[in-house]
Amino acid sequence: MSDTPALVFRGVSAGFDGLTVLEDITFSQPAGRMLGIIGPNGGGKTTLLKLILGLIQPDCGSIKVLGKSPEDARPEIGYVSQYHLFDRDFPISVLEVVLMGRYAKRGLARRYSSGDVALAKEYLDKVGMLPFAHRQIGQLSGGQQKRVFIARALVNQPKLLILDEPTAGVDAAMQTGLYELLETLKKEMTIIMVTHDISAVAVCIDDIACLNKHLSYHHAEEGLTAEALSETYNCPIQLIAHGQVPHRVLKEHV
Ligand SMILES: Nc1ncnc2c1ncn2[C@@H]1O[C@H](COP(=O)(O)OP(=O)(O)OP(=O)(O)O)[C@@H](O)[C@H]1O
Repeated sequence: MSDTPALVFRGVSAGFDGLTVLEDITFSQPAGRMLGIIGPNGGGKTTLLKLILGLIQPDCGSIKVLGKSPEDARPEIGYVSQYHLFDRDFPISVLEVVLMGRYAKRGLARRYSSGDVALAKEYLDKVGMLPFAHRQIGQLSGGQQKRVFIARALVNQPKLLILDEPTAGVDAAMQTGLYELLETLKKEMTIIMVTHDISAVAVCIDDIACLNKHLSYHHAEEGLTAEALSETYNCPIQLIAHGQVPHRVLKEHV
Protein backbone atom coordinates (compact mmCIF):
# COMPACT_ATOMS: atom_id res chain seq x y z
CA MET A 1 0.00 0.00 0.00
CA SER A 2 1.25 3.51 -0.87
CA ASP A 3 2.82 5.75 1.80
CA THR A 4 0.97 8.73 0.27
CA PRO A 5 -1.99 9.59 2.50
CA ALA A 6 -5.37 8.86 0.93
CA LEU A 7 -6.66 12.26 2.09
CA VAL A 8 -5.05 15.47 3.30
CA PHE A 9 -7.30 18.37 4.33
CA ARG A 10 -5.61 21.60 5.46
CA GLY A 11 -7.75 24.44 6.87
CA VAL A 12 -10.71 23.65 4.61
CA SER A 13 -13.95 25.62 4.91
CA ALA A 14 -16.91 25.16 2.58
CA GLY A 15 -20.59 25.99 2.33
CA PHE A 16 -23.49 27.10 0.18
CA ASP A 17 -24.96 30.54 -0.47
CA GLY A 18 -22.97 32.24 2.28
CA LEU A 19 -23.76 29.48 4.84
CA THR A 20 -20.61 27.86 6.28
CA VAL A 21 -21.24 24.10 6.48
CA LEU A 22 -17.65 22.97 7.16
CA GLU A 23 -15.16 25.13 9.03
CA ASP A 24 -11.38 24.81 9.28
CA ILE A 25 -11.22 21.07 8.59
CA THR A 26 -7.71 19.65 8.99
CA PHE A 27 -6.86 15.96 9.01
CA SER A 28 -4.83 13.34 7.19
CA GLN A 29 -6.07 9.81 6.42
CA PRO A 30 -3.38 7.14 5.91
CA ALA A 31 -3.87 4.76 2.97
CA GLY A 32 -5.08 1.18 3.42
CA ARG A 33 -7.38 1.78 6.37
CA MET A 34 -11.07 2.34 6.87
CA LEU A 35 -12.29 5.79 7.97
CA GLY A 36 -15.78 6.13 9.41
CA ILE A 37 -17.43 9.55 9.24
CA ILE A 38 -20.17 10.00 11.83
CA GLY A 39 -22.24 13.01 12.88
CA PRO A 40 -25.78 14.36 13.11
CA ASN A 41 -28.08 15.13 10.16
CA GLY A 42 -26.95 18.33 8.48
CA GLY A 43 -23.48 18.06 10.07
CA GLY A 44 -21.78 18.25 6.67
CA LYS A 45 -20.93 14.60 5.89
CA THR A 46 -22.20 14.65 2.31
CA THR A 47 -20.58 18.05 1.77
CA LEU A 48 -17.25 16.54 2.85
CA LEU A 49 -17.71 13.67 0.37
CA LYS A 50 -18.52 16.18 -2.40
CA LEU A 51 -15.26 18.00 -1.65
CA ILE A 52 -13.31 14.71 -1.86
CA LEU A 53 -14.98 13.90 -5.19
CA GLY A 54 -14.22 17.40 -6.51
CA LEU A 55 -17.94 18.09 -7.08
CA ILE A 56 -17.74 21.33 -5.09
CA GLN A 57 -14.82 23.64 -4.34
CA PRO A 58 -13.73 24.74 -0.84
CA ASP A 59 -14.05 28.43 0.07
CA CYS A 60 -10.53 28.21 1.53
CA GLY A 61 -7.86 25.66 2.40
CA SER A 62 -6.38 22.80 0.36
CA ILE A 63 -7.40 19.21 -0.35
CA LYS A 64 -5.25 16.36 -1.66
CA VAL A 65 -6.80 13.01 -2.59
CA LEU A 66 -4.31 10.18 -3.26
CA GLY A 67 -1.66 12.91 -3.51
CA LYS A 68 -3.53 14.77 -6.29
CA SER A 69 -6.26 17.38 -6.69
CA PRO A 70 -9.75 15.86 -6.18
CA GLU A 71 -10.50 16.31 -9.92
CA ASP A 72 -7.33 14.46 -10.98
CA ALA A 73 -7.94 11.69 -8.44
CA ARG A 74 -11.55 11.06 -9.50
CA PRO A 75 -10.80 8.17 -11.94
CA GLU A 76 -9.22 6.33 -9.00
CA ILE A 77 -12.23 6.77 -6.71
CA GLY A 78 -15.15 4.35 -6.47
CA TYR A 79 -18.32 5.91 -5.05
CA VAL A 80 -21.46 4.20 -3.75
CA SER A 81 -24.15 6.77 -2.98
CA GLN A 82 -26.77 6.44 -0.27
CA TYR A 83 -29.74 6.41 -2.61
CA HIS A 84 -30.04 4.66 -5.95
CA LEU A 85 -33.06 6.05 -7.68
CA PHE A 86 -34.11 3.82 -10.54
CA ASP A 87 -37.23 2.32 -12.03
CA ARG A 88 -37.57 -1.17 -10.51
CA ASP A 89 -39.19 -2.38 -13.76
CA PHE A 90 -36.38 -1.06 -15.97
CA PRO A 91 -35.11 -4.12 -17.89
CA ILE A 92 -31.43 -4.02 -16.95
CA SER A 93 -29.53 -7.02 -15.59
CA VAL A 94 -27.19 -7.09 -12.60
CA LEU A 95 -24.23 -7.73 -14.96
CA GLU A 96 -25.18 -4.70 -17.10
CA VAL A 97 -25.36 -2.48 -13.99
CA VAL A 98 -21.80 -3.48 -13.05
CA LEU A 99 -20.59 -2.99 -16.63
CA MET A 100 -21.88 0.60 -16.49
CA GLY A 101 -19.02 1.21 -14.05
CA ARG A 102 -16.60 0.68 -16.97
CA TYR A 103 -17.96 3.77 -18.80
CA ALA A 104 -15.57 5.95 -16.80
CA LYS A 105 -12.62 4.06 -18.30
CA ARG A 106 -13.98 3.27 -21.79
CA GLY A 107 -16.24 6.24 -22.57
CA LEU A 108 -19.86 6.03 -23.68
CA ALA A 109 -19.12 5.51 -27.36
CA ARG A 110 -17.29 2.18 -27.09
CA ARG A 111 -18.79 -1.28 -26.70
CA TYR A 112 -17.80 -3.45 -23.76
CA SER A 113 -14.91 -5.84 -24.44
CA SER A 114 -14.76 -9.44 -23.26
CA GLY A 115 -12.19 -8.13 -20.74
CA ASP A 116 -14.81 -5.73 -19.32
CA VAL A 117 -17.31 -8.59 -18.94
CA ALA A 118 -14.66 -10.79 -17.27
CA LEU A 119 -13.85 -7.98 -14.81
CA ALA A 120 -17.53 -7.33 -14.06
CA LYS A 121 -18.03 -11.05 -13.32
CA GLU A 122 -14.89 -11.12 -11.16
CA TYR A 123 -16.21 -8.30 -8.97
CA LEU A 124 -19.73 -9.72 -8.85
CA ASP A 125 -18.11 -12.91 -7.56
CA LYS A 126 -16.15 -10.90 -5.00
CA VAL A 127 -19.33 -9.38 -3.56
CA GLY A 128 -21.10 -12.75 -3.65
CA MET A 129 -23.56 -11.77 -6.38
CA LEU A 130 -22.31 -13.73 -9.43
CA PRO A 131 -25.21 -16.22 -9.27
CA PHE A 132 -27.55 -13.23 -9.79
CA ALA A 133 -25.65 -11.82 -12.80
CA HIS A 134 -28.56 -12.28 -15.25
CA ARG A 135 -31.36 -11.29 -12.87
CA GLN A 136 -33.11 -7.95 -13.34
CA ILE A 137 -31.66 -5.48 -10.78
CA GLY A 138 -35.16 -4.44 -9.62
CA GLN A 139 -35.87 -8.01 -8.44
CA LEU A 140 -33.12 -7.94 -5.79
CA SER A 141 -33.43 -6.96 -2.11
CA GLY A 142 -31.96 -3.68 -0.84
CA GLY A 143 -28.90 -5.45 0.61
CA GLN A 144 -28.31 -7.43 -2.59
CA GLN A 145 -28.60 -4.25 -4.67
CA LYS A 146 -26.09 -2.54 -2.39
CA ARG A 147 -23.57 -5.33 -3.10
CA VAL A 148 -24.15 -4.92 -6.85
CA PHE A 149 -23.52 -1.16 -6.60
CA ILE A 150 -20.33 -1.85 -4.65
CA ALA A 151 -19.24 -4.20 -7.48
CA ARG A 152 -19.99 -1.38 -9.97
CA ALA A 153 -17.76 0.98 -7.94
CA LEU A 154 -15.01 -1.67 -7.76
CA VAL A 155 -14.94 -2.63 -11.43
CA ASN A 156 -12.62 0.28 -12.22
CA GLN A 157 -10.24 -1.00 -9.54
CA PRO A 158 -10.24 2.19 -7.43
CA LYS A 159 -7.60 3.05 -4.85
CA LEU A 160 -10.21 4.83 -2.73
CA LEU A 161 -13.73 3.48 -2.13
CA ILE A 162 -16.33 5.88 -0.68
CA LEU A 163 -19.58 4.53 0.73
CA ASP A 164 -22.41 6.82 1.86
CA GLU A 165 -24.55 4.96 4.44
CA PRO A 166 -23.94 1.49 2.98
CA THR A 167 -26.15 -0.25 5.56
CA ALA A 168 -29.21 1.98 5.10
CA GLY A 169 -32.14 -0.36 4.34
CA VAL A 170 -30.02 -3.48 4.84
CA ASP A 171 -31.05 -6.17 7.37
CA ALA A 172 -28.77 -7.31 10.22
CA ALA A 173 -27.55 -10.51 8.52
CA MET A 174 -26.72 -8.65 5.29
CA GLN A 175 -24.94 -5.95 7.31
CA THR A 176 -22.61 -8.52 8.84
CA GLY A 177 -21.83 -9.90 5.39
CA LEU A 178 -21.23 -6.38 4.11
CA TYR A 179 -18.74 -5.63 6.89
CA GLU A 180 -16.89 -8.90 6.16
CA LEU A 181 -16.70 -7.85 2.52
CA LEU A 182 -15.31 -4.41 3.48
CA GLU A 183 -12.68 -6.07 5.71
CA THR A 184 -11.49 -8.03 2.66
CA LEU A 185 -11.51 -4.96 0.40
CA LYS A 186 -9.51 -2.97 2.95
CA LYS A 187 -6.46 -5.08 2.10
CA GLU A 188 -6.46 -3.54 -1.40
CA MET A 189 -7.71 0.03 -0.96
CA THR A 190 -8.61 2.85 1.43
CA ILE A 191 -12.28 2.90 2.40
CA ILE A 192 -14.28 5.90 3.62
CA MET A 193 -17.71 5.20 5.01
CA VAL A 194 -20.35 7.66 6.18
CA THR A 195 -22.48 5.83 8.70
CA HIS A 196 -25.10 6.22 11.40
CA ASP A 197 -24.47 2.61 12.36
CA ILE A 198 -22.53 2.63 15.62
CA SER A 199 -22.01 -1.14 15.39
CA ALA A 200 -20.03 -0.54 12.19
CA VAL A 201 -17.83 1.86 14.14
CA ALA A 202 -17.13 -0.84 16.71
CA VAL A 203 -16.70 -3.70 14.25
CA CYS A 204 -14.81 -2.76 11.14
CA ILE A 205 -13.75 0.88 11.10
CA ASP A 206 -10.17 1.84 11.96
CA ASP A 207 -10.23 5.63 12.21
CA ILE A 208 -13.20 7.86 13.04
CA ALA A 209 -14.05 11.42 12.02
CA CYS A 210 -16.77 13.04 14.15
CA LEU A 211 -18.28 15.78 12.01
CA ASN A 212 -20.60 18.59 12.98
CA LYS A 213 -19.33 21.66 11.07
CA HIS A 214 -15.98 21.01 12.79
CA LEU A 215 -14.16 17.70 12.46
CA SER A 216 -12.51 15.76 15.27
CA TYR A 217 -10.30 12.96 13.97
CA HIS A 218 -9.62 9.86 16.06
CA HIS A 219 -6.95 7.31 15.14
CA ALA A 220 -7.56 3.58 15.39
CA GLU A 221 -5.61 3.31 18.60
CA GLU A 222 -8.26 5.31 20.47
CA GLY A 223 -11.76 4.10 21.26
CA LEU A 224 -15.26 5.58 21.24
CA THR A 225 -17.13 6.91 24.28
CA ALA A 226 -20.65 8.14 24.72
CA GLU A 227 -19.10 11.50 25.79
CA ALA A 228 -17.23 11.96 22.50
CA LEU A 229 -20.35 11.09 20.53
CA SER A 230 -22.53 13.39 22.65
CA GLU A 231 -20.21 16.30 21.82
CA THR A 232 -20.63 15.75 18.09
CA TYR A 233 -24.36 15.13 18.22
CA ASN A 234 -24.99 18.00 20.71
CA CYS A 235 -27.14 15.74 22.86
CA PRO A 236 -26.62 12.95 25.39
CA ILE A 237 -25.87 9.61 23.71
CA GLN A 238 -26.14 6.31 25.54
CA LEU A 239 -24.58 3.18 24.11
CA ILE A 240 -26.95 0.27 24.69
CA ALA A 241 -25.70 -3.28 24.22
CA HIS A 242 -26.39 -6.79 25.44
CA GLY A 243 -23.49 -8.50 27.20
CA GLN A 244 -19.82 -7.81 26.58
CA VAL A 245 -19.64 -5.82 23.37
CA PRO A 246 -16.28 -4.61 22.02
CA HIS A 247 -16.20 -0.83 22.35
CA ARG A 248 -13.74 2.02 21.98
CA VAL A 249 -12.88 5.05 24.09
CA LEU A 250 -11.88 8.17 22.13
CA LYS A 251 -9.88 11.12 23.45
CA GLU A 252 -11.85 14.30 24.18
CA HIS A 253 -12.38 16.76 21.31
CA VAL A 254 -10.13 19.84 21.58
N1 LIG B 1 -26.72 22.23 -2.53
C1 LIG B 1 -26.95 22.82 -1.35
N2 LIG B 1 -27.40 24.10 -1.31
C2 LIG B 1 -27.63 24.73 -0.13
N3 LIG B 1 -27.43 24.14 1.08
C3 LIG B 1 -26.99 22.88 1.10
C4 LIG B 1 -26.73 22.15 -0.11
N4 LIG B 1 -26.30 20.90 0.23
C5 LIG B 1 -26.31 20.86 1.58
N5 LIG B 1 -26.71 22.04 2.10
C6 LIG B 1 -26.81 22.36 3.54
O1 LIG B 1 -25.57 22.04 4.14
C7 LIG B 1 -25.79 21.45 5.43
C8 LIG B 1 -25.04 20.12 5.51
O2 LIG B 1 -25.65 19.21 4.59
P1 LIG B 1 -25.03 17.78 4.32
O3 LIG B 1 -25.92 17.13 3.30
O4 LIG B 1 -23.60 17.89 4.00
O5 LIG B 1 -25.21 17.08 5.76
P2 LIG B 1 -25.14 15.56 6.17
O6 LIG B 1 -24.27 15.50 7.39
O7 LIG B 1 -24.74 14.72 5.01
O8 LIG B 1 -26.67 15.28 6.56
P3 LIG B 1 -27.53 13.88 6.54
O9 LIG B 1 -26.99 13.03 7.66
O10 LIG B 1 -28.92 14.38 6.83
O11 LIG B 1 -27.39 13.26 5.17
C9 LIG B 1 -27.28 21.37 5.63
O12 LIG B 1 -27.68 22.47 6.41
C10 LIG B 1 -27.85 21.47 4.25
O13 LIG B 1 -29.12 22.07 4.23
